[in-house]
Amino acid sequence: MEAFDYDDIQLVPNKGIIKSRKEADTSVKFGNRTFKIPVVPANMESVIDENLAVWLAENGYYYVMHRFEPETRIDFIKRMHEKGLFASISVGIKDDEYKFIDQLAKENVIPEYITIDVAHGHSIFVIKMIRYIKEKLPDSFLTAGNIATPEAVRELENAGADATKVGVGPGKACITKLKTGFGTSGWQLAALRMCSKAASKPMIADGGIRHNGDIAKSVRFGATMVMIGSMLAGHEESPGNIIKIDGKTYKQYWGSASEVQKGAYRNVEGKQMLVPYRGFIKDTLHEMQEDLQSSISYAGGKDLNAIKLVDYVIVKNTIMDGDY
Ligand SMILES: NC(=O)C1=CN([C@@H]2O[C@H](COP(=O)(O)OP(=O)(O)OC[C@H]3O[C@@H](n4cnc5c(N)ncnc54)[C@H](OP(=O)(O)O)[C@@H]3O)[C@@H](O)[C@H]2O)C=CC1
Ligand SMILES: Nc1nc2c(ncn2[C@@H]2O[C@H](COP(=O)(O)O)[C@@H](O)[C@H]2O)c(=O)[nH]1
Repeated sequence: MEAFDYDDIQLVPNKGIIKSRKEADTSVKFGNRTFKIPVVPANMESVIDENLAVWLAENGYYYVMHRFEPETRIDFIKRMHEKGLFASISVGIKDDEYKFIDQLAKENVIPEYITIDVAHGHSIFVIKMIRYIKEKLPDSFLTAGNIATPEAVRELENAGADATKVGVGPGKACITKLKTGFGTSGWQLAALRMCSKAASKPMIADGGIRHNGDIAKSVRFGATMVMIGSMLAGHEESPGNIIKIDGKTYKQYWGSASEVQKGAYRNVEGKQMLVPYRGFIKDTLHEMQEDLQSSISYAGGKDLNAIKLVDYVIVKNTIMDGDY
């Protein structure tokens, strides 16, 4: 198996067939809905809150709310539905989560999307939760993760997951690779490629995106959606505090398995850091869409499907600044 990551490959252009990049269609179907771009902000407390979730849903973007205020989730779903918006929540696998699923089913409060969000998604307890959710809430589109291998893709899909989320340890705020020795850090793109051979349902590439072009690379290697944390954490709307140092403005970004998130130093696999302040998220998402339109044009097509077919070359380390 050849190990390579985002910085190690370049996509090869094809003959263009569109007159303007504006003609390129970046939309993507995920579940029953179609979204503007194949990008979703990470379901982390430092990346998304309810205000941002509302804005994203209102403006044609996919979102996944984090699970770190578990008691607010049922009202969150109801509030989204009262506004005529889709509800997309995260769950874990601990015992209380089964009661939560029971409560949703009993009260007939059905989120359109559920994501099982745990560090080690290839687990018998995740499989058990997938089966439980699909039994109790069959109409919710269920994503399960995070995983790193084709075997995991097959097992979670066979258990009933409608999509899988690939990426163990490539995140910017992640220290899993250092603390445990495991993960896809440094070869996330190759892991995605490997997983895509086994996948018969959509995959979300999660973690390690450092440039807009990495979105197109993720699509090339099999991702239907791309989950992004650090690059979407520095906005006006992002939940982290603004910090000013030497005239420069930053926002706080912390891992979901960090001491900050957990409130205790136990099984810590994440850190807190500062990311540059980037203004309004609408501008960043718009730029991502424009760059993806260019990618489609270079791929010689009119939509994201064209990117999936392009050749690539491995050009080890010619693109700088991986964070490993
Ligand atoms: N994508 C990634 O690479 C990573 C993401 N994260 C994020 O951090 C958050 C916290 O997740 P998580 O650590 O799963 O914690 P959770 O609080 O969700 O715990 C998951 C459950 O699985 C058990 N467990 C067994 N083995 C493991 C293992 N190797 N790693 C984690 N849990 C295990 C835990 O028990 P016990 O605690 O007793 O062991 C716990 O009951 C999530 O949002 C997750 O997505 C965290 C690390 C890596
Ligand atoms: N190992 C850890 N991974 C984490 C933690 N918190 C979140 N994450 C994962 O990172 C991505 C975002 O990655 P980025 O490169 O875009 O910043 C996120 O979606 C999670 O899967 C953590 O504490 N430890």
